[in-house]
Amino acid sequence: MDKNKITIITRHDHTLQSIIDQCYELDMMEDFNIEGRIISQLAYLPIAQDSLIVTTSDLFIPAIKPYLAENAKIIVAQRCINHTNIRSMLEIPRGMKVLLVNDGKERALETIAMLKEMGIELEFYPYYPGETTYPQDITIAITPGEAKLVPSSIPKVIDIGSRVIDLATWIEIYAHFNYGMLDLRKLTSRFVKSVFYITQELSVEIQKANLLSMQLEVIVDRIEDGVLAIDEEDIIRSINHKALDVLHLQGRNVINQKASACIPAHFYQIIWQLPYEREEVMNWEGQTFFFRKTHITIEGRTFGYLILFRRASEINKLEHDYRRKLTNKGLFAKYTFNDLTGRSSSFKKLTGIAEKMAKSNTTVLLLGETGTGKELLAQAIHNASPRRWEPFVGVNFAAIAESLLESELFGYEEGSFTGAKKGGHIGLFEQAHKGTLFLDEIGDASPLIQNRLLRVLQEREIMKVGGNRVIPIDIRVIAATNRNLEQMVGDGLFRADLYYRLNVLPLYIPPLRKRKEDIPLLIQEFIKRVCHELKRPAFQFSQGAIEIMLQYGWPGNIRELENVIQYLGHIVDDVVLTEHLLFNREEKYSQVATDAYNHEFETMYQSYVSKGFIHEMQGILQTIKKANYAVGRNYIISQMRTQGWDITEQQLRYRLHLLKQDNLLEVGRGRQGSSLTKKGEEFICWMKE
Ligand SMILES: Nc1ncnc2c1ncn2[C@@H]1O[C@H](COP(=O)(O)OP(=O)(O)OP(=O)(O)O)[C@@H](O)[C@H]1O
Repeated sequence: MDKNKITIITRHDHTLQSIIDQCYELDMMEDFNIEGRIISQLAYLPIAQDSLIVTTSDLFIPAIKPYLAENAKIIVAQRCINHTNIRSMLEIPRGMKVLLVNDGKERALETIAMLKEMGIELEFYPYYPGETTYPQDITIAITPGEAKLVPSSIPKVIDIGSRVIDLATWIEIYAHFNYGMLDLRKLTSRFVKSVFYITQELSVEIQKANLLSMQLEVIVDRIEDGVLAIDEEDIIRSINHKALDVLHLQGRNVINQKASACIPAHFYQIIWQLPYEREEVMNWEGQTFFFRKTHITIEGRTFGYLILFRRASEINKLEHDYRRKLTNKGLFAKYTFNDLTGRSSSFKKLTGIAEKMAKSNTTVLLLGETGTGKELLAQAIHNASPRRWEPFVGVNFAAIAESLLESELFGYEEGSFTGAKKGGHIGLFEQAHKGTLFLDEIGDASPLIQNRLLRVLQEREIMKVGGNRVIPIDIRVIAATNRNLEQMVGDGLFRADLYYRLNVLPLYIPPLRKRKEDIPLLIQEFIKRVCHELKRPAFQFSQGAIEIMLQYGWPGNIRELENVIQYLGHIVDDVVLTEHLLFNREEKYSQVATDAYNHEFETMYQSYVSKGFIHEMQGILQTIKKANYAVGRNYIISQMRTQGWDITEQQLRYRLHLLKQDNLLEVGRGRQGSSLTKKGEEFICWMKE
């Protein structure tokens, strides 16, 4: 049987194309013989006599009438948006401003009305030829097949295609041909299928979105900061565990709730007032928090704001832990040449040479009395060298027990001795790989360690304790000592071959008494530091006091000068007078001094406690006090043994080093032994109290 004929007549080609596409999508070709014409084709493409005419506007009827049979039936189609094209529109965030572009004002408004009817919740602005104004922040245009009319400044264009024939018109067409109920059911089910197809697609999208949102939730929860996202309608969109904890909120049921109703009022007030894109410090429930507020922007449009916050104590702890790790490992060089104070010609000459040495890769040997700044200079050299981004590892040969030194320096393999850590241990040499190794107090290295060091410096490779693998290492060595190495070589106490390996670029740092010009500058520098530390106003030296400072011999060099200024920072109001300078006085250290030292003594005491040898320190100080004159190490060891303290020479050497560093002991002339300083005596009294 011949199928019923339909001729679809439109003005534009693209409209016709969309409707024909729709006919194929709905399988209309099964029921009808459909052909299409645009008005301009009618003159030369005749229409079959018995064809039903379907046109898209009654305005076209006068133009098409002359080409139709007398009794031809015309249906003016009602049109709707093609469902299959709306997906891309659904991806636009709700409420966003968009330009609706069509070829005339009515048609633009009509399309807007249709889209709204379909539930598309966007802020539409009609645009058509003749209309030139629209909000400049619009970035998306939607058009039913009129992409060519979209202003070129709009970056994103969504073409939803020309409108197609709606269901009511199709029913009218079926009725015209007297199709039965069965066919109508078929028709509606085809329509439903097309909608169902989008629903299916959307449901896959929704599943994907749900999965993504769950993944995001997990990620946001892993963030250590409190995270809170609030949209422009004050609705909480995201909140992580940390934020829930801080705000004492239960579960995630606050999501999608009004922020002002769920969040404690004071906290809400804080975040409301926060400036955008700036770190702010605020108090909440007696604790200090760091806050950051940021806009949430999608495609140029702001959808709300994000708050990140964290307790200041946690940040401080992180920083503290980080620094402690670096410092513990000794991997970090803090000082540069800019941190070295001095203007004397000898100092300038010294730093000039050191800067040149920094550029090379050769071993440097720093020689100089205690406290002259050898370690500072070693760090500055490292930081001015090509290795500055690599580790700076310091090892103090007076500080590490000999029994541990070898494993500390070279590391050990797992199971190499009882008590060895699982996984073994990486030694300081290996940690310094690519960087600088600072061998401090090298004159205190035992003969065994001297042997091992020599081998490493010759071979540039190490073998771990208990290991059989050779590990190549690339390090630059800077060694330092306050001992006379040359004489030690002569006395057979230091290996000559090691000495020559280390003594490639020797650098002698003169004692402070030989560069007095630096004293005023150093005084100024240390006053600045101590006043900053104690948060107190600056102070000055009287003429008399400065003269004494210049005359004094400074056996402890810059460290001693620094300690004197520290002390003065505690006891002087604004001018240092001669009587304040304890090394200039007979009676020394008054009660005032004790008060001033309280804080410092407490710190020292705690540091000895934490090292686990406060009682030994007390024993050493008491032994020296009892002797009442400068005593040598052997004397101290023997005296302590009679009191039940079993202490090795190495241990004693390290403890004496600390006591000297803290200015509790001083080394007698000619290095015959150690005696108590007045500060040391004060410390003993302080401990008794
Ligand atoms: N040129 C300088 N400018 C400022 N401060 C300095 C200078 N030289 C040394 N200091 C300070 O003096 C103190 C001692 O310095 P450092 O520890 O480097 O000396 P050292 O020679 O290595 O001592 P030791 O031989 O006892 O280990 C440090 O607090 C350091 O900051």
